[in-house]
Amino acid sequence: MTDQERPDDPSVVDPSVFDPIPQPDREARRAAWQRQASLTKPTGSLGRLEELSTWIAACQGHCPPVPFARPRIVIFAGDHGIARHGVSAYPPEVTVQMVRNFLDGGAAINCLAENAGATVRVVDISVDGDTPASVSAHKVRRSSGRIDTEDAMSHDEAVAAVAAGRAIADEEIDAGADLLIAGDMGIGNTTPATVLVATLTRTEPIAAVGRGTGIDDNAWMLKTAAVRDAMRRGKIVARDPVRLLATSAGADIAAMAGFLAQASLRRTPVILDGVVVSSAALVAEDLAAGAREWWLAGHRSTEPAHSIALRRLQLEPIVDLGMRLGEGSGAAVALPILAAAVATLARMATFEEAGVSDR
Ligand SMILES: Cc1cc2ncn([C@H]3O[C@H](COP(=O)(O)O)[C@@H](O)[C@H]3O)c2cc1C
Ligand SMILES: O=C(O)c1cccnc1
Repeated sequence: MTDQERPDDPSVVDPSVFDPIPQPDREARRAAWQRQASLTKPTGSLGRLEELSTWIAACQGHCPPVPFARPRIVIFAGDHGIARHGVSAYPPEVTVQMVRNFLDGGAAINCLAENAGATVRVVDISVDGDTPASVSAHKVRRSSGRIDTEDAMSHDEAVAAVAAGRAIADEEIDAGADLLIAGDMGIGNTTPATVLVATLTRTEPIAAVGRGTGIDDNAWMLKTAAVRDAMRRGKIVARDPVRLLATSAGADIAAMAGFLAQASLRRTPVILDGVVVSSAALVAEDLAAGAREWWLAGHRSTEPAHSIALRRLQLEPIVDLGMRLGEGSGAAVALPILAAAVATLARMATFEEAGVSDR
């Protein structure tokens, strides 16, 4: 919706406009650092776990923090027109087939979620095929346009996709989710993700384009040309996050952006995954300034655009395992580490309680 088209009626709310994002609780963070210093260990000896634990205390608004009761992973599935043009090592049919695999519990994310004590939900936002009604309630369209020559979707569809992501975050938080992870599934989706990151950080395509599912040199050249052409279309609208989503993203990535910003609005911490989720995060920060304070980088994927996005978001990944999968897998691997950080701050004895001599 442009300003001219927007009805004057103030009761008509634009779902792509966010109220100011609250910040994590500074008092709880201060109390958490103080408590960390009183626990039975040399000061600073838990390294980064100490900082992670204080961040969770700040997000929860109290110290000590409570262990996660319902960590939830939501996989946003969608196809991309560009996938039919040589940019991926796998055929587009894999997207809908993997949705079935998620539902059957056979994907990497199912195993990693179980290992981390999290549950998985898959949502079909823009899969180019039919999926069960249980996952298609928020479907915006079938596939998204090939972004090197046409828009990914209309402006109205981009607004609807952001609204869908917000509604999904609300559903999960209302059902008790106290930590959220967004995951992606969609053959070709590292191409729009790279376009978004390179456009918003003014990076040359050759410095941003990666191997995705494992493409060869020839496919890398096709992908880089597609990213270059898509960036020519996207840079014109880069200052307007919803127009950028409509031009250069895809309905799945737009929904992820809405989901991430809404989690922040609802004071719910998020672990970001790889390049696709992080590209949505860059746009979400433009939609809702300050949203990034509620996000943690779970891992560093091998995609160059992922490191570029994390630098822009000023987020330091928890693990770096050479992963390049998506699905929320890198975030799911980081979750037990975050839970470990919470456990120490929540359960360790203080020097006083344990009768141990402080220095
Ligand atoms: C079997 C399979 C499972 C996946 N799970 C995540 N992806 C990941 O790889 C794809 C992105 O890479 P590209 O842009 O090179 O196509 C997306 O589907 C992403 O979710 C998968 C890819 C495949 C083949
Ligand atoms: O970084 C990611 O999320 C990623 C990398 C390759 C393929 N799919 C996703």
